[in-house]
Amino acid sequence: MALRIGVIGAGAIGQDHARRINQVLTGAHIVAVSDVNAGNAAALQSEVAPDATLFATGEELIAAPEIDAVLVTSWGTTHEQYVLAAIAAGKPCFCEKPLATTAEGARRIVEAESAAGKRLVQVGFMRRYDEGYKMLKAVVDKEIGTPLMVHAAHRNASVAEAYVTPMAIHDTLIHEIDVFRWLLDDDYVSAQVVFPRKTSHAHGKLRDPQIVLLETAKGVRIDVEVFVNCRYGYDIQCQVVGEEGLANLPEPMSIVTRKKAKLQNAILTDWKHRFIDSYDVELQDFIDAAAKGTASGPSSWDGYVAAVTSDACVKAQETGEIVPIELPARPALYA
Ligand SMILES: NC(=O)c1ccc[n+]([C@@H]2O[C@H](COP(=O)([O-])OP(=O)(O)OC[C@H]3O[C@@H](n4cnc5c(N)ncnc54)[C@H](O)[C@@H]3O)[C@@H](O)[C@H]2O)c1
Ligand SMILES: O[C@H]1[C@H](O)[C@@H](O)[C@H](O)[C@@H](O)[C@H]1O
Repeated sequence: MALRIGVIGAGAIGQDHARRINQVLTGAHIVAVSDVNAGNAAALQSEVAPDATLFATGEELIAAPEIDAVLVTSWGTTHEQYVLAAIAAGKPCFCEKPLATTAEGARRIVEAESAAGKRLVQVGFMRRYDEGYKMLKAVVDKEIGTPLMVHAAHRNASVAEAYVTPMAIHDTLIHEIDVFRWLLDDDYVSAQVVFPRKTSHAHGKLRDPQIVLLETAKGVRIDVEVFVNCRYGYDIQCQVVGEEGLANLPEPMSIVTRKKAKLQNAILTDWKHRFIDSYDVELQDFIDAAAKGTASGPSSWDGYVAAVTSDACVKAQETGEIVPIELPARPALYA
């Protein structure tokens, strides 16, 4: 029987994940939807999940006996309450990033899952499933010697008025925070943020661009430019410099045209397209593990470390100082 999934949060990514579960992936079906905005829940139901039941609250959806697993795709500030409820109900839960908006919140999830005694949570860090990052990791692991530095950029064409300076960390940089730990098999020890000249395209409350400097336990130095009003497209760059050579994240595949004396490649503009294949793979991984009553992939511990690192980066934004990052011992469940 197909895994019966309930979705909490029927906005952009909730709708997109529900579509891939019902139309692209195998072994699962969306049977329930809940959103504080009833119109969004109804739109998801009519567009991609016509046989789903609408629930008034996420808690009722999680408790319903006809739901086997839960997808949390609501706003970040609401993730913790739903993930904790799913753990309490013993149901596997896929939670979009961030796992929680504070380190304390993520810690509560780690403690609840550890007490449950088995993995139930997968965090939506989809870059670990991306073919380009997997190829880069294979080269970093074996071909360029000891990694010394990482130069990276995370650029969005533009952001909404509601996007404020700390969101550059916990909404945007959080992808790099997670993927570089995985890529380098390392953890962070400090963070610093510096602000170049502000772009005139950023609204009043947003300092953009920013440069985040991270230092790892093994001594790797990472610089990430976060620039969310770059205008020209959605652009993710990553270069790892090792003792014997360097390696770049591949560009997304695109047709090269020669026309009117110009040689051109298109650049993507929407995040939904940049990692479209990796969203498919991460959710299939979730479905396969959830069918066995558990979870794999990026864990609550990874979500917690990302939250601790994010908090340090936000403090670094506010103070201009180098902020130390300290982690407690990793619980046995995540060894
Ligand atoms: N992995 C990625 O690349 C990626 C991409 C986009 C968004 N996200 C994450 O997914 C989450 C949703 O982002 P989005 O772009 O879809 O936002 P969105 O605003 O388009 O959708 C969020 C939906 O959640 C609903 N919602 C808010 N509070 C709720 C609550 N308490 N209970 C139920 N529903 C609630 C809203 O009404 C809205 O329909 C965010 O955490 C975001 O960071 C991840
Ligand atoms: O929620 C989105 C998403 O995570 C994108 O991958 C990122 O580039 C955006 O900055 C963020 O707002």
